[in-house]
Amino acid sequence: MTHKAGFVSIIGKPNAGKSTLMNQLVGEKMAIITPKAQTTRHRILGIVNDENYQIVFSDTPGIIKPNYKLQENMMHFVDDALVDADILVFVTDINERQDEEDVLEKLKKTSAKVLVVINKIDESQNELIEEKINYWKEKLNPEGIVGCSALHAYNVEPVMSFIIENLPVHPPYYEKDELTDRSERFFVSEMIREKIFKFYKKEIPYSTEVIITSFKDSKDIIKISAEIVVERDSQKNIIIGAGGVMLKKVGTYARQDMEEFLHKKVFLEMFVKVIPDWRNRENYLKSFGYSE
Ligand SMILES: Nc1nc2c(ncn2[C@@H]2O[C@H](COP(=O)(O)OP(=O)(O)OP(=O)(O)O)[C@@H](O)[C@H]2O)c(=O)[nH]1
Repeated sequence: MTHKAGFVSIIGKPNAGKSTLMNQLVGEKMAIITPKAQTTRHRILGIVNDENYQIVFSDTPGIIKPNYKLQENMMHFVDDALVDADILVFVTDINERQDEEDVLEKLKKTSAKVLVVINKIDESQNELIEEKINYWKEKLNPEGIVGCSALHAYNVEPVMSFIIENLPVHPPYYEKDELTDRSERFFVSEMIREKIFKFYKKEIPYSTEVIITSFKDSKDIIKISAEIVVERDSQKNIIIGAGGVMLKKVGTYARQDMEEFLHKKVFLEMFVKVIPDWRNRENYLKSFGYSE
């Protein structure tokens, strides 16, 4: 049988459920998921291997108008994902009220096959699903449309079937035992970042970056040191919390995730560091992996 392989990019507005859908499709907790918008800052590759095909997924940051340099660079990742893609999965929240013109503009320029996924149908009535399907048919005339609930794994199979059907005939791009191009360090830093998104309010998560400064794997334990970078002293105090309670909470939950992911005992230490205005400083964005 001929082998199929291709790049599939998942795009859409912040909070539409892109990461949730990708995790369902890839079957592993690759991208971190939180209820706040813009948690996904990088492109993440998740690879699904089968004897007859290889699907290389990219999850992308939600499409927005950039307000600061970090967001500008995040949008470059989106553009890269569009250029590479054989198939674009455009995820839209069934209850989305914002206009999605910026997404549409990007979609109109692509030569990839487009699948529109109307997500979160668990929060909606059948009539609205019909209405939305007709709306997107008219607006985009995509190769496929599916309504699903990524969160409840409802009707996700048709998304997978569409992808497999539309993959180009191609030899595999990666070794068949590779699941991702991201390192363990990356996933570990995302686990800390996820907790920060969960436990802190307002601008704190958006002003924070997590850097793994050391990752030492020994026989019985992995020792991990991380730096939590914020923009101001006041944010540092909030991250640490009274008597260090908040930081301890982040550490406890992140460590539990790490131990589950790495199948080993983890010793985690974290330091909080202030780098004023890092999100607008090119050298920091570069060293944190947000630009070339
Ligand atoms: N009710 C419902 N909620 C969902 C569904 N899919 C995702 N969510 C929730 O929507 C929120 C956002 O999901 P994510 O997967 O992080 O969204 P995203 O599009 O990757 O967001 P960004 O990273 O900000 O671009 C989370 O709270 C999810 O649990 C769904 O099918 N139904």
